[in-house]
Amino acid sequence: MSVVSLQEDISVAYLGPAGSYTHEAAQERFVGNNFAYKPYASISDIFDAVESRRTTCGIVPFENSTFGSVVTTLDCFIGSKLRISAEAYLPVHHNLLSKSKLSELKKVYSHPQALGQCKKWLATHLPGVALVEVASTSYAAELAKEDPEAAAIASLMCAELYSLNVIERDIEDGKNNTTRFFILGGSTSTRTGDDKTYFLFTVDHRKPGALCDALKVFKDHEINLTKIDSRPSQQRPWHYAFFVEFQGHLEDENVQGALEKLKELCPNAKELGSYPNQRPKEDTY
Ligand SMILES: O=C(O)C(=O)C[C@]1(C(=O)O)C=C[C@@H](O)C=C1
Repeated sequence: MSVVSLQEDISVAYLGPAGSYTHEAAQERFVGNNFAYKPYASISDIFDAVESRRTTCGIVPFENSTFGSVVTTLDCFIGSKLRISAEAYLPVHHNLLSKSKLSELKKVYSHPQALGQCKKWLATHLPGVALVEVASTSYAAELAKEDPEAAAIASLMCAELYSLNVIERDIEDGKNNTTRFFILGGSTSTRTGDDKTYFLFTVDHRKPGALCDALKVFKDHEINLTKIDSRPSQQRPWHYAFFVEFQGHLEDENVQGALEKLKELCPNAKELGSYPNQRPKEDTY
């Protein structure tokens, strides 16, 4: 199902350069000749490009089944007006790519999420080798191409694009390692009956039970939460923004009732969008 399939010449911003998992997720999600994939150097550049309408929509990583939330994406939502129109899941198999042999390596480049998802493998097979965090797995591959003492953790697509050898396949620690992405912009999703909604609010931490009161609103309206995160509010030190995902759509009556009540308790609360549930069926909530 395509979010914006009725339009032509749709541009999709992704985390570049070519060959990143975000690129792969964009190609799976937006199939056809009328989509142009546009690489951006960072997640915040993707938010900016969609917000300033330089692209129709963007795709950003949200969470990984092994290593957890992509905090850069959460932080970008705090100051943004963008809405989520869809989610997408991509099974992620990491590979060690290099021009050299395993025994010759002095450093491994990758995105912090990919390094985190391969932590045990790296500790077992490359102890003492420097782990260098860079902006994306595909940028890591670009660097490894130029550096004979280095490897990258990246996709098989990167091995081809950057002429690197596959030293070891499937080095991720978690079984069924999967990353979830959000599609930003494009048309908002209509209610399907199996939807999720993402929401952001802050509470006054000086009031005992403020978070508990906010969360009780969901219980009172029989709304099931599926994820909760907190991040520094970016407004005052030691104040936090809470991100809550729950089952239901912004058009549902109980969701509207709950959010009305929540906005009374937390005046700066905001909706980040509703989208059809795409979680693979074999997983349960
Ligand atoms: O660096 C990439 O290839 C990305 O698309 C980013 C990203 C992430 O931020 O989680 C996407 C999927 C994988 O979990 C590892 C890295």
